[in-house]
Amino acid sequence: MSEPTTPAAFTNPTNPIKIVITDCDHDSIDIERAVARDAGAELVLAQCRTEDEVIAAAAGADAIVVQYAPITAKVLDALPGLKAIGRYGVGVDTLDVEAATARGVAICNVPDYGTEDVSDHAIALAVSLARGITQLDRGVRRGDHSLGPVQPLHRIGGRVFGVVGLGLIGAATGRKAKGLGYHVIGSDPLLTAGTVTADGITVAGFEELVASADVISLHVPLNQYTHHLINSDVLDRVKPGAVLVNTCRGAVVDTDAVAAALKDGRLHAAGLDVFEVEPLPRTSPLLELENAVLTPHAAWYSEESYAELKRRTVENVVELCAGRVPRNILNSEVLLGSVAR
Ligand SMILES: O=C(O)CC[C@@H](O)C(=O)O
Repeated sequence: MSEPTTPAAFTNPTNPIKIVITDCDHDSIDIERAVARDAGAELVLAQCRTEDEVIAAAAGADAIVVQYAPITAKVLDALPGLKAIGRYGVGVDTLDVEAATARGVAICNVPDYGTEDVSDHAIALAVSLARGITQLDRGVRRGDHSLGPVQPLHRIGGRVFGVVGLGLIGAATGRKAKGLGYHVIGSDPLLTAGTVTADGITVAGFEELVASADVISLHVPLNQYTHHLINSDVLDRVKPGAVLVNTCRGAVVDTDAVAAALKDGRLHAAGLDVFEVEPLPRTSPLLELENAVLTPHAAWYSEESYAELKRRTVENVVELCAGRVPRNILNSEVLLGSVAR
C-alpha cells in the first residue's frame, strides 16, 4: 500500500509562521496582530489589487488572509510554499477554490460570524421598503410631508416573505420575518418543496416563490448557478407590488434588469446592499431611482461581527499552519492526503 501524500497544509511548518494580509480596508489590524502575536506568527499587511501584487507581497508566506484580492491559479502557482488561505467573510467568490484544492492549499472562511447582522440588515431593508421609510425621510427633508411617494403601502402581517437560499443567514432571516408576522416561504436546491424546515419555513420551488412572494430576499453564494439568478425573465414573473432585497452578492441580480423593473413598476421597490461593481459607479441607473434603497455592502458589519471576523480569520490560518484542523476549513479534502501537490 502506498504512503498517503502529505497534505500541503501540514508540510514543513516554518518558525515563525509567516502570514500576509493581501488586502484589508478595515480601520486597523490590531485584532489580527494580537492573534498573530499570541501564536508567535509574523504578520505582514499589504494592499494588493492585482495578481502580480499578491505574488510579490506574499512571497514566502505560509498563509494569506484576503479580503478582495484575486487569488487565482496563477497566484497559487507562484506561491508554492503557501499552505492556507483565510478569507475575511463567508463568501469565497474571489478565490479559485478548485485551483487551491488541486494544489493542496487549504481555504478557511468564517461562515457564521455575521449571521445575525446580515439577517438583521435584510429585515431592516424589507421593513424599510414595506413602510417606505427611506422615501418618506427623503420627502420630509425636501419639505414634502405627503404620503404620495410611498403609496400604496400594505400591512406586513400576512404578506409573503420569500427567502431564496436557506443556509444560516437565509434561515435566520426567515425566523425574524416570521416574528414580524410575515408568512415565510423559502427555496433551496438542497431542500424538497412542500416540506417545512425546523424554523417553520415552508419550502417552495424557486418559480413558485418568485410568483407568490411579496418580498424576495436573496441569501445564496455567488457561483455559476446563481449569477444573474434574478434577471429580466424572472422579473417578468414576480407578483405585482413585490420588493427585492439583496444582501448576498451583487452579481446574483442583473442590475440593468432590476433597474428596468423598478422603473416600469414590475418591482415596487428594492433594497440593495451589494452591487455587481463595488463601490457602485456614480453612473449607475439605481442612483436615480426613488424606489431603490441602497447601502454600501454594510450588512455584515457590527462591532461584534467585525471583531469576531478578524479574530477568527487569522486563528483559522494559524491553526492550519500549526498542523491542526481549524473549525472552518472549506476544502478539508486537502488534509486527507488525497490531493497531490
Ligand atoms: O467583503 C466584505 O468586506 C464583507 C464580507 C461579507 O460580504 C462576507 O462575505 O461575509
